[in-house]
This record gives sequence, C-alpha cells and structure tokens, in this order.
Amino acid sequence: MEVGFLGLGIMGKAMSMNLLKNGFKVTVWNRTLSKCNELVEFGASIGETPAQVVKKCKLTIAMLSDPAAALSVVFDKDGVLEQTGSGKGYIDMSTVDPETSSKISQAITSKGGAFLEAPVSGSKQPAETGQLVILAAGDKGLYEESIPAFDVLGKKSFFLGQVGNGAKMKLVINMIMGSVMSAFSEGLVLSERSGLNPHDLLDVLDLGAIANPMFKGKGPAMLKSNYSPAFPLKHQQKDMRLALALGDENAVSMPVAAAANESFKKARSMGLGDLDFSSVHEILKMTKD
Ligand SMILES: NC(=O)C1=CN([C@@H]2O[C@H](COP(=O)(O)OP(=O)(O)OC[C@H]3O[C@@H](n4cnc5c(N)ncnc54)[C@H](OP(=O)(O)O)[C@@H]3O)[C@@H](O)[C@H]2O)C=CC1
Ligand SMILES: O=CC(=O)O
Repeated sequence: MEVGFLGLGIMGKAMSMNLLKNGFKVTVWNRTLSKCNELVEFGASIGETPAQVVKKCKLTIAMLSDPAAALSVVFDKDGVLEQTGSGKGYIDMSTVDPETSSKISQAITSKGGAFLEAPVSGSKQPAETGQLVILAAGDKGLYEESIPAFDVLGKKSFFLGQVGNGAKMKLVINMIMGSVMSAFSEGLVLSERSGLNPHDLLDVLDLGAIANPMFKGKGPAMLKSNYSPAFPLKHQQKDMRLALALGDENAVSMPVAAAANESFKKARSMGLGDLDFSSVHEILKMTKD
C-alpha cells in the first residue's frame, strides 16, 4: 500500500518510519525538506510539495504542529487541496480543534475526496513502537480502508462518528493530562520543600490508586531536570488553550485546567516551549517564600 506522509516532526518521523519498516511504500514531505533525508535512507520517496504527495498517493496522512500548520498544508499554494479528489483519502492526525478539522473536511469532500481526522493519544515512544491510540472520526469507508496502516501505527483505533469528535476526544484527554502534570509537579516540589525524599514519593505513588505510566516514566527524569522533548510543552499549552475554548463553547467551568494553562503559558514565556511538557516543573520549582 502506498501512503503519503506530511510532517516529519517528533511524531511524524517515528510514524512514517514505522510504516516503512512494516512494508508500506511511503512518500514523505516536510516543510523543512532536509528532514526527509533520514527517511529516504529507509526507503521513502520525497514529494517536493504536499500537492505532489497527494497526486502520487491514494492515501495521505498529515501530522503537523497545530491548526495554523494543518490549514496551511491543505489550503496554501501547492497544498493538498490542489490534488485531492475522487479516489483520494486524506487523514489528519495532528491535534487541532474541531472547527479546523471541519474546515479541512468540507474543503476535501467538496472536491470529491474522503476525509478522516485521527489524532492520537501516546507520545514519542508509543509512536516508535506502534502503540498509539487512534481517535478517528469522519468518513467510515476511509477508516476501514486505513485499518492496515492504523494497525501498524497503533495498539487500538476508535471510530468516534462525525468529524470533530476525534478532535474533541483528544482535547479532553490532553486537558486532563496537562492538569495532572501540573498537579504532579506541584507534588514533587511540595514533597522536597517539606523535607521528604521525592524519590520516595514516586515509589509510593506507583503502588497506589493514582499510579500511572506518566508519573513512572517522567518522574525520575523530572527530578534530574531532564526535559528532553517527547511531547513539546508548546503543544501541550496549545492543547490546553483549545480545550479551554471547547469549555467556553459548552459553558463548562474548568478552573483546574485554566490554572494549569497559566503554568504552561508561563513556562512558554520563559523559553521552555521546545522542551518536554514536564518542564512545567521548573516554573513551580521557582516559586519560593
Ligand atoms: N509529541 C507528542 O508526544 C505528541 C504530539 N501530538 C500532536 O501531534 C502533532 C505533531 O507533534 P510533534 O511531532 O511532537 O511536533 P513537532 O513540533 O516535532 O513537529 C511539528 C511538525 O509540523 C510542521 N509544521 C509546523 N508548522 C508548519 C507550517 N506552518 N506548515 C507546514 N508544516 C509545519 C513541522 O515542520 P518543520 O520541521 O519544518 O518545522 C514539523 O514537521 C501536534 O499536533 C501535537 O500536538 C499528539 C500526540 C503526542
Ligand atoms: O499528546 C500527547 C500525548 O502524549 O498523547
């Protein structure tokens, strides 16, 4: 099966590599084209523009940073829209808001193409090992055709109905994840400042009712101030912002998420945006008497 892949950041590089390793023919494009070279070493072809990739491939996947990037790749000159049409499928796996996804869906389907949004839960390592959770919504036929690719990329795929539902599900999950990370960071700081050994806290947490892979995976690195990026903080803050907007639209009061968003914003303003989202710990460490 020939697949196009647009966007070779942390996630896109790992996902397209996985497809290649599992026997898919992959044609890649990235805004910074030099990032395609590593994939070429593993057998990928390069498309010079998103339009060229779509022209060549029946199925094209995108994994881009945010709504502005997702829209630009579709609507700008040499974009996806120029070559989409009947028989072409486009799957946007970026984390965006439902409005962005709907705009893209309308444009693609009005030209006769099929559209699926399919954001993912799971970070760099699950992307490398094909253990993502795929949150698809939109064209059911395209979803079914894409199952062989989803089976390589993820451990489980959900079909959630109409376009927008995948984006909403992803934003709810990441709103919870950001709030939990913020509370976890406060707990690490509180344990240390009150005279406890924070490593003991990690051990105790891991045995109790709120044990989870995020505390276990990121906690030890956070205590060493190691924030090598798996999920960049700027993207977590984008997700908090989009989730809060969804809360506004639905009149849902979210004071915990709003407070966490302030911490992520502060971290971004301090230049931590490209580090892992766990670096929000640094701004909480700064607060002193
Ligand atoms: N990292 C993670 O753990 C996870 C991330 N996600 C989501 O997946 C998406 C990608 O994340 P990730 O790979 O970490 O992000 P990165 O920041 O590593 O990569 C972003 C990608 O988007 C491209 N891009 C940015 N702006 C534009 C633009 N205006 N036009 C075209 N391309 C653009 C970048 O191109 P260039 O190389 O030229 O800058 C790059 O390929 C995001 O929506 C994120 O929220 C979802 C689950 C987990
Ligand atoms: O969006 C990030 C993730 O870990 O999921």
